[in-house]
Amino acid sequence: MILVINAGSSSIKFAVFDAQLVEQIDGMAEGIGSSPRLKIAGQAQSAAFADHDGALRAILDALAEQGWPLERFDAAAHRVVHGGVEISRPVAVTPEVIEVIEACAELAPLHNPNNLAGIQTLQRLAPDLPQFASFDTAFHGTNPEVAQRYAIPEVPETRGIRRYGFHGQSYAWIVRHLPQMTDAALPARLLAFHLGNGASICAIRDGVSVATSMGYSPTEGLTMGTRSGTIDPKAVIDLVDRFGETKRAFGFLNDESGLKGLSGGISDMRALLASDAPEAAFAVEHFCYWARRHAGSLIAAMEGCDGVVFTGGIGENAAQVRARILSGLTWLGLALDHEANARNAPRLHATGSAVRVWIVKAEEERMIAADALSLLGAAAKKM
Ligand SMILES: Nc1ncnc2c1ncn2[C@@H]1O[C@H](COP(=O)(O)OP(=O)(O)O)[C@@H](O)[C@H]1O
Ligand SMILES: CC(=O)OP(=O)(O)O
Ligand SMILES: [Mg+2]
Repeated sequence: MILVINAGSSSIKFAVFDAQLVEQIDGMAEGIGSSPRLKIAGQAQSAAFADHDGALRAILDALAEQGWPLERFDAAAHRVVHGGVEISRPVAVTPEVIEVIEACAELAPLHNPNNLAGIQTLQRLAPDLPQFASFDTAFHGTNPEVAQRYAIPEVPETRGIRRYGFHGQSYAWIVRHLPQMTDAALPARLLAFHLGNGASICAIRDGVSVATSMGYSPTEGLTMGTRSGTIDPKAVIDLVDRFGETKRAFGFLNDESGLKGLSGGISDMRALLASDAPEAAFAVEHFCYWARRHAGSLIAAMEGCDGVVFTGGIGENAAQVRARILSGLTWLGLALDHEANARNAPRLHATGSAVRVWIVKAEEERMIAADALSLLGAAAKKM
């Protein structure tokens, strides 16, 4: 039995899988830092946690209560967002791996520290439990050099400064699952929107990532819950000067910006859609407009588009956001079935649409469990 921990910026999702990848139980702690909620096996639980560490403890307690104490697990597998140039393939957690995750923490301050805290909490509570890590960046290793490089010289100062891309487990799951779900071949040029608290888009050509909107860090690209997305480098440098400290300026771009910064404090899309404040409406408009603009860039990178997928908390649930993004992409010959969209049906395209459109429920946890199982299998073969 494998316990999977997926610490996102505002949530911790968890799931238990057996060796055949059959899910045994799952749930999530969400609204970390805003309005904490805990769900396990489809049931809401009362929960009070202020941060990721508290959320993980609440999850472990809830699992134990449901008959899943830590002793039942053969391994734990974690999502880790950034492994830099050093690590992108799935690995067994060792002291060296922990060092790399720590070293990359300043690049992904909303993720790596929480990913690491999850690993270390389990190390403390269950020192003998084997642990594995899967990195968000792995899926984008297929991007051509021209997509990975920023136009800066190769000098010692620029070591490791390149575009990595994130949300890789989510995109890998779409590639694996969409053909089964639709009983058809994967669209040759697939545009995948992962829209959650963090948000990115990926151009997937013949099943592999060829371009993605996130870059050196998960701050680049789309307008996000609390992240600015792409911003002129001179503006970044001026912010560092004005805040007087790099960390504060980067914190401002990561924690105070995006939907939260535009709306005057609300990062949660559900809350924004429910609000009638003009600032909230503008924040949603900004999100949809920039998602569409970045989509245009990715469509150009893969020379067209045959299919679109939405995933992530917003992508799966916010019909209005999907409709607004797609209303700017009708020039592709894409026609939305508005009624299907309103009820979050998996198939969203109207009959006759030149582009097929689907919702795929994000299952990063299943991909992380699959990685851990193959590493465990490899270890067993060696013995
Ligand atoms: N029913 C809904 N309608 C609109 N937005 C939703 C809905 N459910 C979840 N969301 C939004 O999804 C986002 C969280 O997505 P999620 O993928 O869980 O985040 P994370 O990046 O932390 O993994 C939040 O903005 C939340 O408001
Ligand atoms: C990489 C990233 O932004 O992840 P999340 O959407 O889970 O915050
Ligand atoms: Mg997520």
